[in-house]
Amino acid sequence: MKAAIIYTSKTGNTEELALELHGCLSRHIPTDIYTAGRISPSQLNDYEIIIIGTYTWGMGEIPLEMMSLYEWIECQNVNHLTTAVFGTGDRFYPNFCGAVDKFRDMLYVHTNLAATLKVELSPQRSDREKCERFADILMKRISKQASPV
Ligand SMILES: Cc1cc2nc3c(=O)[nH]c(=O)nc-3n(C[C@H](O)[C@H](O)[C@H](O)COP(=O)(O)O)c2cc1C
Repeated sequence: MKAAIIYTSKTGNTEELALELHGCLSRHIPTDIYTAGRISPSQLNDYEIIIIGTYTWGMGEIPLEMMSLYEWIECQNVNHLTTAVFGTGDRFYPNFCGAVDKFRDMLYVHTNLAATLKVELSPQRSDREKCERFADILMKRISKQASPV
């Protein structure tokens, strides 16, 4: 079983978070990491777990470079995929991490959504624990699927 993190970042905050999560997840499961556009949606078929990372743009919008991934997942029959979504945003804006919310709602409908994580701007030391928890929740979901009771 393999996981892929696909993220986008303009000023580095979401990238920092993606790298932190990559470190946490790699301790549990082989995890590849890509920036948006470096993996074609069809290559996602190689993975059982997809983790999406995004900042928020406009007024609570998903960045343009993440839209093809969003639309691909929305149109495929991928309810076997386990997914998670994380992102950074700024509470100054009315829709804090609105792009994470939009992905979350779509992934909840179309996939086996396991976890979400929102961080304000650049991840702090205190966010490390949240990253560990995010990875643990994801792993628990996988093990539940592997051995249903
Ligand atoms: C034009 C603009 C619009 C933004 N809109 C939002 C928003 O609606 N909600 C939010 O939470 N953050 C918003 N942000 C803040 C960014 O999402 C935040 O700075 C984020 O950490 C950037 O991530 P990055 O460093 O990975 O690019 C906006 C930032 C800019 C410059």
